[in-house]
Amino acid sequence: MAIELRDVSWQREDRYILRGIDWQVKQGEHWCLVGQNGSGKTSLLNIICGYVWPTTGQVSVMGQRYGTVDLREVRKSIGWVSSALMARLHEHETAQRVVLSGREATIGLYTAPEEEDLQKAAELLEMFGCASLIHSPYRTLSQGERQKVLIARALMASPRLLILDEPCTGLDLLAREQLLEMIDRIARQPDGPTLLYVTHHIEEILPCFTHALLLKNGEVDRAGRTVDVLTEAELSRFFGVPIAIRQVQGRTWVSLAEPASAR
Ligand SMILES: Nc1ncnc2c1ncn2[C@@H]1O[C@H](COP(=O)(O)OP(=O)(O)OP(=O)(O)O)[C@@H](O)[C@H]1O
Repeated sequence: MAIELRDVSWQREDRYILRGIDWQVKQGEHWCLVGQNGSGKTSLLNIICGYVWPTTGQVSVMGQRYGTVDLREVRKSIGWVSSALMARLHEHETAQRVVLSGREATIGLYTAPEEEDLQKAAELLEMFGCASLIHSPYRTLSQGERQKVLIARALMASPRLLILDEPCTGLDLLAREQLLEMIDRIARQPDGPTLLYVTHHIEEILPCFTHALLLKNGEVDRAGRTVDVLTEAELSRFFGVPIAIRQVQGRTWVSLAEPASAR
């Protein structure tokens, strides 16, 4: 099992930020996590990565039960790409050094890279179509290029679980579609990581995402196979407005079934 949460709750003062979360992600599945602002997605990711300890419940990642294992070791098997990470990186570092720093998941590079690391970093940048940027300072990269470099950085450590937290934020249409193509390639690698894709935008959910979890007010609203979850009935119930969907190339495009002003 890649992720196993049993009755996980997280309480701050009088308020439950997360409540009664039961969730199992099997190896070979790829999940998307959808929830509105403040629904608890980041809190859930913090619990999965062991940065926040739940008030109640059990957490296991890659079969390792939290509380019985060294979290630093478990975290080596998890890659987490987020805007918070992007903000922490040293902007003067080159794309190559940012990717290389993923091996030890450090901010900055503190040991001389081995030849095989240099080769792997070059291969990853090549895979993401960023080979020509290898010596470019991170600060000069476009938002789309930065996201690709960050995903390459996460892959440097060969994670078993890769969390992509709203990776398409700030990307134009073409840059978004290019990034999604890359994510699709990662998902299709036979020995690649289990993916957990967090988004507000249903149309970003690629056919490779086999399962979906809808999070609402800190609780699992619905979790299951993507085809069963991303339906008009489920999404209308989830968003609390009538939703119309359209399937294009295996992706679900969502719009309001009636104008917002009509409500
Ligand atoms: N350390 C904390 N102490 C108290 N409340 C918190 C803490 N962290 C998060 N919250 C609250 O928990 C709720 C869920 O926050 P969280 O960041 O997990 O939501 P989210 O789904 O990731 O939102 P967004 O999509 O806007 O990033 C919010 O109301 C937030 O204010």
